[in-house]
Amino acid sequence: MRMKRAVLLLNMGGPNNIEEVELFLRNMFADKNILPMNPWMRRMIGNMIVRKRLAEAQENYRQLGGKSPLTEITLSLEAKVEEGTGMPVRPAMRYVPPFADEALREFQAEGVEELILFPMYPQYSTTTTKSSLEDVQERCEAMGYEPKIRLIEPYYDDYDYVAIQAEMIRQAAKGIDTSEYDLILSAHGLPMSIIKAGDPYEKQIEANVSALKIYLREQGIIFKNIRLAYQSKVGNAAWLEPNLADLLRKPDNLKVLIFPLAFTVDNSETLFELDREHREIAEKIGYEDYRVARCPNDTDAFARFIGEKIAASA
Ligand SMILES: C=CC1=C(C)c2cc3[nH]c(cc4nc(cc5[nH]c(cc1n2)c(C)c5CCC(=O)O)C(CCC(=O)O)=C4C)c(C)c3C=C
Ligand SMILES: [Fe+2]
Ligand SMILES: [Fe+2]
Repeated sequence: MRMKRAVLLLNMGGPNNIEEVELFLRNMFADKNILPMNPWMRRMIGNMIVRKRLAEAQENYRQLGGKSPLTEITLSLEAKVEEGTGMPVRPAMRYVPPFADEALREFQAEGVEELILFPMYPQYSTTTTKSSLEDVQERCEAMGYEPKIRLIEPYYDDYDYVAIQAEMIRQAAKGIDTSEYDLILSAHGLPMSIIKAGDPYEKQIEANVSALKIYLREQGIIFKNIRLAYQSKVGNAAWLEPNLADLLRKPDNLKVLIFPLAFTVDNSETLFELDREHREIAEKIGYEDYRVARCPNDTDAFARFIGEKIAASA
């Protein structure tokens, strides 16, 4: 008999209402992978950041209709992957519900013997994939549940995934002459201290950029320039550079298309930060066109890709 298997989609989650914004921030800044320091320092610095960010973050989510779009899109994608694979698929969010517990209790009761963890992050980081893996392991242990756990490898350089990224760029570029535009690949930033401690995220982002450049050229999709930038810096410490807002403020081309490189599903960082905040900067500076591409989201192509990765991992 085959082992009974099920899939968890790992992500950080997004507040499902305004009350959950505080929970999201509290859980994020209580995470030892996000603030790697002794627990006492983490509590102090975590509290400080939450106090500083809460009101502004709540206001941002209010402008998005009172919640992050992340859960809804994930559930729609989940249904498609379930249909494609015939396996149970559930979300496992790190900082807000639906937490991994809900799915794990269900899987335990159903006698699932192997968990396949699909990170909704194309590149590996200690702050994302590792944090989610440890969360699932700890919750299984606390429940006395001992399934075999298989983590899907990062897929930033997978030909089929790069093709999906290129397709999202192509859709955002409908009706324009791309050779007049700069393509800005915008990745979520990370503190330099985390990179220096050995996190492979920056290397994987750079490899993703190279793969995407080659693929776009192969497909005859030509941009004037293709640049990498990092968004969403928090606090005053050194983060990965160049910063997206700084890049936008020194334009050498007033036509840009932004593609969010490090997310698979749209969230407040894409729909609010990129599509509203940075758009405002661009409009003030006098950009002629400022476009933001969508993430792979619940497209059939991405659902199929996840299904193929799961099948290949068996
Ligand atoms: C030290 C701070 C942060 C690190 C490190 C970090 C890494 C990181 N984050 C994502 C993806 C997302 N982050 C999101 C929101 C968000 N992230 C931080 C801080 C750090 N992220 C904050 C404070 C917030 C909340 C919003 C805000 O206050 O501005 C989201 C959005 C979820 C949603 O609600 O829609 C995502 C997605 C990655 C991929 C990453 C490391 C590579
Ligand atoms: Fe499901
Ligand atoms: Fe973040």
